[in-house]
Amino acid sequence: MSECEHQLAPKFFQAPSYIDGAIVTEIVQGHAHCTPNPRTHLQQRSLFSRSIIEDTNLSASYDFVITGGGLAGLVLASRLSENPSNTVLVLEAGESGDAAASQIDIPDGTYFSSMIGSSYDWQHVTVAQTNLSNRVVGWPRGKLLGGSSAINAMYLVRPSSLEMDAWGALSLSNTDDSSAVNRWNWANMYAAMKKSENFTPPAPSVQSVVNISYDASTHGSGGPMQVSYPAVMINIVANWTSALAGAGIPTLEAPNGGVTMGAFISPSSINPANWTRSYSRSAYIDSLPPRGNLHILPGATVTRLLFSDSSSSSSGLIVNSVEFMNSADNKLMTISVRREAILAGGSLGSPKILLHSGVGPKDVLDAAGVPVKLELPGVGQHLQDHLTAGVVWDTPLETAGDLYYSQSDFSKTPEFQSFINDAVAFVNNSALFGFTNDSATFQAAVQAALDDSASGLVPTQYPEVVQGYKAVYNLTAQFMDQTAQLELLLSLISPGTVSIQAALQHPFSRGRLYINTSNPLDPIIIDPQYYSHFADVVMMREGVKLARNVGVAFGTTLGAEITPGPDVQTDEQIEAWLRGSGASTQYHPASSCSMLPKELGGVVNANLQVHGTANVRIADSSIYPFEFAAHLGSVTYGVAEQAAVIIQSNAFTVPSSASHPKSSSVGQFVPIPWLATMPCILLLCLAGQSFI
Ligand SMILES: Cc1cc2nc3c(=O)[nH]c(=O)nc-3n(C[C@H](O)[C@H](O)[C@H](O)COP(=O)(O)OP(=O)(O)OC[C@H]3O[C@@H](n4cnc5c(N)ncnc54)[C@H](O)[C@@H]3O)c2cc1C
Repeated sequence: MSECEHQLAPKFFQAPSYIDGAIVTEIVQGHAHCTPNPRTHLQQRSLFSRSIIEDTNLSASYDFVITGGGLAGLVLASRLSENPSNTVLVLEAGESGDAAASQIDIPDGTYFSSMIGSSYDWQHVTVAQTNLSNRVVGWPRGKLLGGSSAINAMYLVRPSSLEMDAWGALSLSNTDDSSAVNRWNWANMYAAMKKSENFTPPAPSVQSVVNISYDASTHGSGGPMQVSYPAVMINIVANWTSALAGAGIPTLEAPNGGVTMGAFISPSSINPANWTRSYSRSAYIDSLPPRGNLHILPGATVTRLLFSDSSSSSSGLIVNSVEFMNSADNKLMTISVRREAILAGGSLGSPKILLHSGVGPKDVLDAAGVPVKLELPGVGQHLQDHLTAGVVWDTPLETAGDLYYSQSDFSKTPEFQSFINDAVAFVNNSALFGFTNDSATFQAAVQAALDDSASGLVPTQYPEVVQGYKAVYNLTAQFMDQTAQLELLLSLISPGTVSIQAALQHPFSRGRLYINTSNPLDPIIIDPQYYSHFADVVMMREGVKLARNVGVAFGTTLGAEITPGPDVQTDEQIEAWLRGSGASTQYHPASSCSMLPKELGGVVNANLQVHGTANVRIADSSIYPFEFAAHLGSVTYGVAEQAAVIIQSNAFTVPSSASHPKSSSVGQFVPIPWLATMPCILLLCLAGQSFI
């Protein structure tokens, strides 16, 4: 029996309070009488799936049609359908995920047999990145109910209050909606993020290994998503905060309460009742009693929003229907929208749908052959991502990877498999440069480069997008010491090795997403322009040095450095390694439909409405005007919670003069110009091929 086997947390916890309804009570009682076996739980869970429908159950029209049943989409679906007078449809391109449930529901599916690269991953790739030695970088995104929350690494880390307040100030400039003032700030987002949560503190057995600092008052209770810590803790984690202290980084005693800088053990989106992943589907949908006013259709790829011909109301263009490709029979269908079309396709999916619907930069639409419905230069622009690189050492101690691959009985238990990497530290510019004057010199150089960067690095011909870049640049270049610039993450999932990742948090490089054909089933083109701004590679270079210093502070816990290795020492060598193989995505693309005024290349206003439209909103991770120093899951739960309140309070109603003329023709093939020009694509579709 390994040491970890003695560290198991208690098997049963209180049932989550969000769970209600007779069927759910039965399940909870089931758990209380048996060993928490996730597979049993999965079999039982099929009882919950009542809102997940097939196309034959579709209605002709819905009040709200949500594109994307991912993290944000399912939160919205759950909240909007709380009101029985709302009818809600979710169209999700991926499958329900039930066939993969044995992978999804246990963290094993994330850490030791990842779904990245499977059919539950969109498997996007970037274009070759000039400043990464022409490398193509994979951008996984969840393609199933739950979206990326079903495949992510489960860290729950919030942005700082300063970033949240700065977002509000930036997004609300020029707003004419007084009700939106103060909506996007720390106070409201803190409340919204807490609303999504039900927090359970770490078990005493875990605390005895690692003294985890937390303040329960910074978390919610009674919300749908379970937030906790794994059942077991690996001994190496116990060295984390002391090693960081040795490198000059203090411990953060109350993480997630508005201050992010410091070292801490992050909570995870984990359900301590059975040690399974808590994600948007399990939290917000499976826990519901049956709701007749909620329909969720998997295998439905939204291709376009269709606007009414006579739709130019005083508020803007009106969407009267949503077109989608139904994977069950590869048939194009339309659904009528009675009130609003809500995009929650994520930072890649939402801009793609707008572009194919004719909403976006005119040059992109013209080049792709998509008729322009609404010129909106910011769609797909302002693209940012967190880049990360890992220093790897040998270790004589037992890692989670060693335990997993031992295939011992213990390694197969839900308790062991709940182990999640969770040791992190967020550091500012001063810490990056070892608290020397070099940090001030670097910041001054970044600030001085604003105009050159704006004129040379923003991939657009539209001045408003450049103005938006300048506004964000100006802001983030000012708070380099007040907010974190880099995240360090300890990883223990490989056998025999320990890695410390260094992840860039506020990139100055800007990329874009665009389309190059009129076929909505073709992939989106992703060009993040990694490292096009000098500051990004410098910050990561210094981050690698800091990770090495932390490694030294670990003492004999770590052996020889394997990656990048002892031969990589000078600044030039570290930068060459980052460009050549070291740097890769941290999976946090954002800002492709930024909440900014139109004059700054914005796509949505502070009510989440797409500028120039009457009834299209976006509620997902695409709306942040800049990257936060945080993983994006927690904040996206907050956005979706706020979105539900906003939409409930002022939803548009499509007037009968603009409503979809074929609302009774649900399921009929719709002849669409882009499809007619693509006969070979249609043939391939009929042959059951996937294009995305
Ligand atoms: C591998 C990985 C690890 C991550 N680790 C963490 C972590 O540890 N902690 C954290 O906080 N965050 C993490 N993230 C990020 C986090 O999961 C995302 O930021 C978050 O899920 C974004 O939510 P979203 O609703 O914007 O998009 P998603 O959750 O991705 O949902 C978008 C949904 O829309 C669907 N969709 C897209 N296009 C269409 C279309 N045309 N028609 C119909 N449906 C469509 C997709 O299939 C998907 O289900 C990670 C992400 C990944 C990929």
